[in-house]
Amino acid sequence: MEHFDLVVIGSGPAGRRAAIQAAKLGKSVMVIERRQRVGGVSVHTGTIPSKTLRETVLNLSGWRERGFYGLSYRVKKDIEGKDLGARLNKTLDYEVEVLEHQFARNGVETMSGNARFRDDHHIVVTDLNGETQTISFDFAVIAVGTTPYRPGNIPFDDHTIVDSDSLVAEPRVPRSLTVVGAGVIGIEYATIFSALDVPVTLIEPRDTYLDFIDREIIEEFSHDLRKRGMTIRLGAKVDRVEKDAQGWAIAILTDGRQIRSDMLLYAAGRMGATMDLGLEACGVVPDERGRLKVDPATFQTEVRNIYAAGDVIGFPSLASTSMEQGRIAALHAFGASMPPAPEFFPYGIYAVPEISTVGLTEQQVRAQNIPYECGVARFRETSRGHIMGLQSGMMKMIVSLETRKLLGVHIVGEGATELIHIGQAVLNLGATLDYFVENTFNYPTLAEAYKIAALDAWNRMPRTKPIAPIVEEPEIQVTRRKARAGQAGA
Ligand SMILES: Cc1cc2nc3c(=O)[nH]c(=O)nc-3n(C[C@H](O)[C@H](O)[C@H](O)COP(=O)(O)OP(=O)(O)OC[C@H]3O[C@@H](n4cnc5c(N)ncnc54)[C@H](O)[C@@H]3O)c2cc1C
Ligand SMILES: NC(=O)c1ccc[n+]([C@@H]2O[C@H](COP(=O)([O-])OP(=O)(O)OC[C@H]3O[C@@H](n4cnc5c(N)ncnc54)[C@H](O)[C@@H]3O)[C@@H](O)[C@H]2O)c1
Repeated sequence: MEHFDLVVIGSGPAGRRAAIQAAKLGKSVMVIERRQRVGGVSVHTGTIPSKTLRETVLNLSGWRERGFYGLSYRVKKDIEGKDLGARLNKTLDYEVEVLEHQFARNGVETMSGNARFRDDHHIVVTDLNGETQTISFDFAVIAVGTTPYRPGNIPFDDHTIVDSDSLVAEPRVPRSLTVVGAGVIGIEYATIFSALDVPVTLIEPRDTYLDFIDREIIEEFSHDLRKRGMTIRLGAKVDRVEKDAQGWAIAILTDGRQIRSDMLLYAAGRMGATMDLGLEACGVVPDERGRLKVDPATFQTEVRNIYAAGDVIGFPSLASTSMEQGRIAALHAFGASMPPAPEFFPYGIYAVPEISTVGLTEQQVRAQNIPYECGVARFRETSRGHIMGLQSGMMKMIVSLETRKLLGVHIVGEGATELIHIGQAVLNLGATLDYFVENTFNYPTLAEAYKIAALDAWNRMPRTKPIAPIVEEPEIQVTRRKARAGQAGA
């Protein structure tokens, strides 16, 4: 029987980082993955496919150029499923190749098959042919992720009635689309297909959606979606879904209304993929949604040599945070020092338009009774925005009135998921709004929105910090400065 210092179940972001971190510490590592290829949900059905589809749609539809050339502008006239699929396959192949190479050069071994615990130090792996092999371990990281929630009253056929896995398995461009569930997945796909001019109806049982995002940003976002013809039905519950004689999907709401479409995407949450793990044999107990409880500092489960990381432990369920969790789990298992977790992490929603956020929302700041001021910048106020033909997009900055420290940054619009990292750095370094006011930004850039938003807040804030006094410069300094400007050719 083969023995490993660490066995990792699942090769998604959490498993991959746990494995490579342990290998860097000189440990023997085995990664077990039940899919044919490594990469996890992130590479095969989740993050990378959805972001690749988005990029393909924006490129082929000419979306980013429509501000200049009009709504009817297209780069490719008839966009079909095969156009979406071609780029998807290339990107995924490349991702897998890079990951396999990373494992190989770090000496991480991989095994294809379904992992099941025999006890808290042994795992049985069953491959596609049904053959089994038992391996033993000192430590294990459960990084099995999640699978889409598929309730019995939804007749999935993976062509007309799909979940987020089957949507990307064989992508097609439907004539119309109903999306059930306005979570991150539902919102991303609804807006991606809407950018292709597919009529989209979004159904959400609650009266609000994406509640963790600042409400002003959601108002701006919803306005954008409605303006381009998307139907958003909040407070609408789906009773059941059927297919009619012509093969259309019919969503029947509890109030009797019916919505007919060429495709229905059911995106009402996900379940921890722990069902086949044989957890009862090792003493780890999942909750009713298949998720595991861990110590948030170490990622240990109640069985101390077994860790869990990634989506299987629940919120925030991001590839970005999963990677860090996996790495911290491996560091802790082998007694290596762990970095303290930064206070704030960014959230990026790759809808069309993008939303990204870091820190506190205005609603959270109010709930905590923190005196605050907001600053807002509209992308159309920036020269870069004019050059790009942007007609929407905004940044909202929240600042403490007492300390002048940045409390949160919220962005909707082009480039939001990249821009947010400037705010993240300032926030996690505990800096104040003065950073944006006093520093020079490249021009023309969208990042200039930070300066505009900061000045907007600054103009309305009490002047606790004196404006730098104007000092008469001695003659010699002026001369030296002029000389330098001359050398630079100014
Ligand atoms: C449509 C969609 C879009 C997303 N977009 C983003 C995004 O833009 N940004 C972002 O940060 N996050 C995004 N996410 C979330 C992101 O994909 C997840 O947070 C991330 O994949 C979680 O990683 P993980 O390591 O927990 O495992 P996963 O990536 O879920 O992988 C787990 C792996 O474990 C394997 N496995 C399960 N059970 C067993 C077993 N018994 N034996 C062996 N192997 C097993 C599975 O086959 C799978 O390959 C998205 C998710 C979805 C579904
Ligand atoms: N850009 C990103 O970072 C990104 C993108 C996609 C997914 N993800 C991650 O994947 C996870 C799963 O996303 P998700 O959107 O599937 O789940 P979710 O739990 O975030 O959202 C599900 C939505 O469906 C609604 N819903 C619940 N039950 C319903 C029902 N019976 N009928 C209709 N609607 C119902 C919920 O109210 C909610 O709005 C998220 O936690 C997210 O972190 C991240």
